[in-house]
Amino acid sequence: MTKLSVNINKIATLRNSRGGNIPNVVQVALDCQQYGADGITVHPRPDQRHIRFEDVFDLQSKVYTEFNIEGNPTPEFITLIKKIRPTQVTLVPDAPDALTSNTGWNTVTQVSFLTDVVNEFQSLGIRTSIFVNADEEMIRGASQIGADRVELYTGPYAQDYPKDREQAMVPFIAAARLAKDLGLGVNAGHDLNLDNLNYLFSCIPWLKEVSIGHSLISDALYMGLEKTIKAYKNCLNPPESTILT
Ligand SMILES: CC(=O)[C@@H](O)[C@H](O)COP(=O)(O)O
Ligand SMILES: NCC(=O)COP(=O)(O)O
Repeated sequence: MTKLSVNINKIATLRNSRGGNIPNVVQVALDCQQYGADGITVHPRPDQRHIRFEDVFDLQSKVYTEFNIEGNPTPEFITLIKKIRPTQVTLVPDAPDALTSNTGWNTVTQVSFLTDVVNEFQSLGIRTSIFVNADEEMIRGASQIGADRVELYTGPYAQDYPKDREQAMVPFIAAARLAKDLGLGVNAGHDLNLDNLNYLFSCIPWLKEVSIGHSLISDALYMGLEKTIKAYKNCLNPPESTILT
């Protein structure tokens, strides 16, 4: 089963635009879980313009599904993770001023730094995933580092999907196959939506988890959160005919 982790950064962004506590990110996390989300993802950035560090503490006792915290392992981020001890940490190499995530790690040049961070989190029992481009060399690097999983950065897939989805998928299948062969779990995320999600899943059914925020929260404006979460989960269901009984 491929899990759907809902990224609630956009809820915090909306709240932050006004001050106050509307919408309430903790309540939204509870609702997402009640409506069938398999996990909650947050990505606290150094300037805390989306989700804030204090939100992460507020969420700690309310996330009873999988809690995935994404971010660049700065000293502040590492301290946060050690206090929260989420189910999973996803290391993302964002520059502090990046509008949003726009590339994965170079797992070859950063091997020593990433190995230390992964070892530190794993010693606390935290599953550790590395955000990478769909590039076989980067997958091999993640394996050498000893990560539990990789998260494939799907921005390029989402961008090229409308032009030629088969072509867009080629490097992702190769990267996901190699990761699987090397014993790495495979997650995916960034710019996934109701158009491109099912094709990704059908080509890589061994995906362990997708984390989705921007499009899912935008769709919820029209469809409501409950129907939207169900619609995204439907994209992750194998067709009836392939289910073995
Ligand atoms: C790693 C990744 O792709 C997501 O975390 C995405 O960048 C969402 O983060 P923002 O909502 O802060 O843009
Ligand atoms: N890891 C990707 C994520 O959490 C959400 O990315 P997006 O759907 O907001 O682009």
